[in-house]
Amino acid sequence: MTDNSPLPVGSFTFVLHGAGGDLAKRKIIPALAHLAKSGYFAAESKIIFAQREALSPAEALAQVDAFLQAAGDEAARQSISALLPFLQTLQVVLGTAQSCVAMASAVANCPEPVVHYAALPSSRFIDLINCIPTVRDPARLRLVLEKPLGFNAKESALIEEAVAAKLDESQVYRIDHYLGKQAVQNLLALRLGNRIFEPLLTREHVAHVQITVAEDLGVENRAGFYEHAGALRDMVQSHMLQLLATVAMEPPVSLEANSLRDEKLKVLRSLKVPQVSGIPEIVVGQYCEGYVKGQPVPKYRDEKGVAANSTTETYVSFRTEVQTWRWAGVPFLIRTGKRMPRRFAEIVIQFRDVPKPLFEPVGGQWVGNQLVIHLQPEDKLELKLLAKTPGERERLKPVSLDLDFFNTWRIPVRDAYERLITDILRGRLGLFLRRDEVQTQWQFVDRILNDLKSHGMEPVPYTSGTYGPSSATAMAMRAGAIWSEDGL
Ligand SMILES: NC(=O)C1=CN([C@@H]2O[C@H](COP(=O)(O)OP(=O)(O)OC[C@H]3O[C@@H](n4cnc5c(N)ncnc54)[C@H](OP(=O)(O)O)[C@@H]3O)[C@@H](O)[C@H]2O)C=CC1
Ligand SMILES: O=C1O[C@H](COP(=O)(O)O)[C@@H](O)[C@H](O)[C@H]1O
Repeated sequence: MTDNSPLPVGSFTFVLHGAGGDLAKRKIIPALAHLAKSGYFAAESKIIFAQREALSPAEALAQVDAFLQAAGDEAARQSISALLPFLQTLQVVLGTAQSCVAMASAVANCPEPVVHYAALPSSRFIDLINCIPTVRDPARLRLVLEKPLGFNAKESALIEEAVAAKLDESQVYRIDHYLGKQAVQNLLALRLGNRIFEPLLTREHVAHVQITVAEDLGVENRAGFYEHAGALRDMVQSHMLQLLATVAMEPPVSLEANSLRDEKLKVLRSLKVPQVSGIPEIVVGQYCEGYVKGQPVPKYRDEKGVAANSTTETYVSFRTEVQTWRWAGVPFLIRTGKRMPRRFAEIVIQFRDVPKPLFEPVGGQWVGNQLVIHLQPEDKLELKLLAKTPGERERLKPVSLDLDFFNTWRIPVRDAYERLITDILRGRLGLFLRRDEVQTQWQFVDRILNDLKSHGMEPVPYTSGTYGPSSATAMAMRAGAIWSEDGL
């Protein structure tokens, strides 16, 4: 058993903007509460829930509790009262003149650093930034921005200009919560802490790479956001491209934030935009009625807040390439969608076949080696090898070498938001995105969206509870791949 508890930090002030919103109640407040319960916060630290409704700390926590109860998150409910000793509330309606005055007086004489966490729609980011003083010192002021930053490269650039007018880059924490997942950090350790895998991760040895984030949930109560976003802006622009960059980047010179970001940026800049015309390298889909985990679910267009003729994509898969000497020509297949049969996320690295087969194929078909990085629900690595079956025949069968991180360390995996919050409080930027990464990700997604629009490509319906439109299977096969549906 290894100790996984974070080390305490000095005092701070954490202003949570949008404290009444879905993300705050579901993820950020439970993460803060768990840290508070673990004794991580110095006694004089302050947590300020900023929200439009005027509430006392006890009332605000009662609302969070009701939300968590409805969500069935009993574990989080056990912790939230640990926030009370640190908690203040503040009524803020961003965009009004009084909001800046209220914020300034709420944080006056509070411990520094003051962290402003924007769990807000990105349309409100500039209103918040306008209220922040120009203090170019990360020891005094930090800003956390949730994804997506705007809805395209242009909007994102406007937000970034407002940020840069007030703060230095070292004060800005752009969240991609996938980087807070332990499995992603294990991926870095696998690649950069071991000698054996890195030399094999090249075009000479890898046939293709698949990255899947499948969700069983539908749009839930987020149609207001999702209708404008869709899977490309919601998932690809952030999580999927960051996973791709982490798996494909060159080893950085150090683990310092800018070294990692420099290498990821090179990958992001070298991505091939999937072809929409001719033989398409992209499939977009939208879920219709079906069954997920045995329960009937409605079609996307019947969800609350969704237009009856919505053309928002709830699924996307595409083929891209990392156009570098290491990876040129290797298909990278990216897939994400809602209302899939189950929730799983994984990266599959499929190795090429041996140059000359000497053994009998398994079941008449060759199955090459695979390295599978399971991100969720389990955090584990799996190396699929071929071993000789007992007996006289020279026949091979696939076997798996598993490294299950939970069973190895026997400690619960910390939630991604807990890890990210501790890094923010410590001033560690390595798991957050730099401005140029976000901008490059937007340019890639904008190009795809423009191409889809100019070719009139609309989402293909797929049955809820399946892995998306069948055309995605054909698209993968053209890249020599079969989509993995293991998802353990
Ligand atoms: N929910 C999720 O799963 C995820 C969300 N995100 C990102 O997190 C951010 C928040 O998302 P989410 O919580 O879902 O959104 P919600 O709409 O649930 O919450 C947004 C919050 O912003 C507040 N707000 C809106 N306008 C103002 C204003 N003028 N002044 C002050 N507060 C305002 C709302 O206040 P009020 O309560 O008064 O309406 C609400 O509490 C977004 O950037 C989103 O993209 C990122 C990843 C996942
Ligand atoms: O950022 C987002 O991520 C979630 C999926 O996150 P996970 O940690 O549960 O895999 C997704 O549901 C949401 O639409 C998106 O905004």
